[in-house]
Amino acid sequence: MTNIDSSDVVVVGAGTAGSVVVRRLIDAGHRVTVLEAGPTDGRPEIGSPFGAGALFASEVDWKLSTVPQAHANNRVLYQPRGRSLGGSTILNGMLYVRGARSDYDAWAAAGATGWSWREVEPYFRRIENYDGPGRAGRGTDGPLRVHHNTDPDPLVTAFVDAAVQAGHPYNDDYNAEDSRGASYAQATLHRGERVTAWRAYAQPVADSASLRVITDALVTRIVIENGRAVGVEYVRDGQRRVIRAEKEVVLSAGVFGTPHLLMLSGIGAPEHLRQHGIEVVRELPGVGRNLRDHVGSPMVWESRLDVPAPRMTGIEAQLITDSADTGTIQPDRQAVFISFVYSTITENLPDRGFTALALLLHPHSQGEVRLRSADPADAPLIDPGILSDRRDLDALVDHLESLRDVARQPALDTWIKSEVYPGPDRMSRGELRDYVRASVDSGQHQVGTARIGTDPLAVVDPQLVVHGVAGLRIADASVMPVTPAGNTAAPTLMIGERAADLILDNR
Ligand SMILES: Cc1cc2nc3c(=O)[nH]c(=O)nc-3n(C[C@H](O)[C@H](O)[C@H](O)COP(=O)(O)OP(=O)(O)OC[C@H]3O[C@@H](n4cnc5c(N)ncnc54)[C@H](O)[C@@H]3O)c2cc1C
Repeated sequence: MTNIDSSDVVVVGAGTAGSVVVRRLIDAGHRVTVLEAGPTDGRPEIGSPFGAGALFASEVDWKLSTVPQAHANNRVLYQPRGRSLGGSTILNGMLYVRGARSDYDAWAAAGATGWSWREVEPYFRRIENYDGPGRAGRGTDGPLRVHHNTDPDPLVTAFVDAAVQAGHPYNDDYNAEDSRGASYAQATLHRGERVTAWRAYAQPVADSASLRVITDALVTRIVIENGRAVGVEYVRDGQRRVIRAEKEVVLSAGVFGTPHLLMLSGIGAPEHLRQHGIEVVRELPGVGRNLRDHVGSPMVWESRLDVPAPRMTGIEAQLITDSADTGTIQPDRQAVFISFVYSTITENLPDRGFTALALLLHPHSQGEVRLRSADPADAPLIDPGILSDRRDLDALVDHLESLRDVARQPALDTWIKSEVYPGPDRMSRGELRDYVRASVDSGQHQVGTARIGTDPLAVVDPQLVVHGVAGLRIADASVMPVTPAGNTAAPTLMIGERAADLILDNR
């Protein structure tokens, strides 16, 4: 082992939350080292809102997949994850959604003290540099550009109008008071360019003498001495090295990377660790469990008219609604309007078409992340247990039926030539269930594998410190107790902001 050196704080992962932590700690005068497994963010596609497709399965994607999903026709689902400066914000859909206040109040009620809406809302404002209407309560001078679709094209307008004709309210700012209703999109987009977390937060301080950025560095283990995290071990250029953290280690390796590293470091369910010959350092049976995600199936229509070129990212509008399920936090449905054809089933797709992706925001199903082996280079096993709770199958069918109702409205008459998926031969609930099993996919909003709480299955306490391991904090999507009612980048950035405050003892 070579090159033992040190920093005040070592951050593992230069992704969404990691970028925020880096920036705030540098601003506060700390010496920070950030270790990123992937390369620098030089690929030109990263700057383009339409570049994600070219990045999937490339060297800046972790190229992960689930195990076969028994309730989705045994399909293996692809799980792209960013592997470069910016993490998953280099290839995500860029839709900016804070989530509903009811989500955070439920987190707090379940043991995440300090994470109620009233307490997290100021952090969302701190993130934002928002340019749209409805500015009350919105941040306008934060590091992250958030662009509102103020110039929607006629097709997108028709979708929003049809939703209103179907009885849903129009909402000019779903990130203000209440997220429900039909709205034009808000995206992390500035002058037509993708805004990544790294570029918004860390890039402006990249030249600071206090910051060391080490790319192409795969962290393999957290070094723990006498119950305290004192550094991390990583591999770079084939060499194993150690860096020490004088103050603390912050894990921001994401919903798969973080539980993977905890387990490789001997933190997890003892039986599972022993199976792989890993010495138990701290028994925490919740590590890797509680994997939650949004799940969705697309509605695809053939268009009568040419579809206008996207003015945002292709995701141009959304509809957030309540379902009749009394067992979930409301709102619990999102329909994302995409102005091109986006479908998991790829046969018979129209040349001209558009999509509404029906997503469940609080599915009942949950899964887990486990070790495949004790080799850090081996990807973990990912089993989201998609549709394993039958209520989710029925909820997606209900959701598709409600979108059919939107599609029947006069505002979309001039646009819809035919429904391609689920399609006219799938009208009964049984046929729609079959369609959901064949088409359902991850919403790519995985959370929860190192969740906040004080119960025996919680992994971090409300200050984000790993239970029983001093000096080790987690800041990324894995700490969310359950999925929020919206896409997960904004809540993850909020976690990064709050984590930095906790480290700096500002709270
Ligand atoms: C295809 C896709 C589309 C999405 N669309 C949207 C959307 O439209 N809107 C939205 O809000 N959210 C969206 N999301 C979700 C959102 O982007 C993520 O929830 C969020 O970015 C997760 O942030 P994170 O900090 O937890 O992890 P990440 O941003 O993934 O960061 C983790 C970082 O850690 C690094 N890392 C991991 N393991 C190691 C290791 N062992 N050593 C060193 N480094 C390591 C990774 O390379 C990565 O840089 C999407 C996600 C995907 C994948």
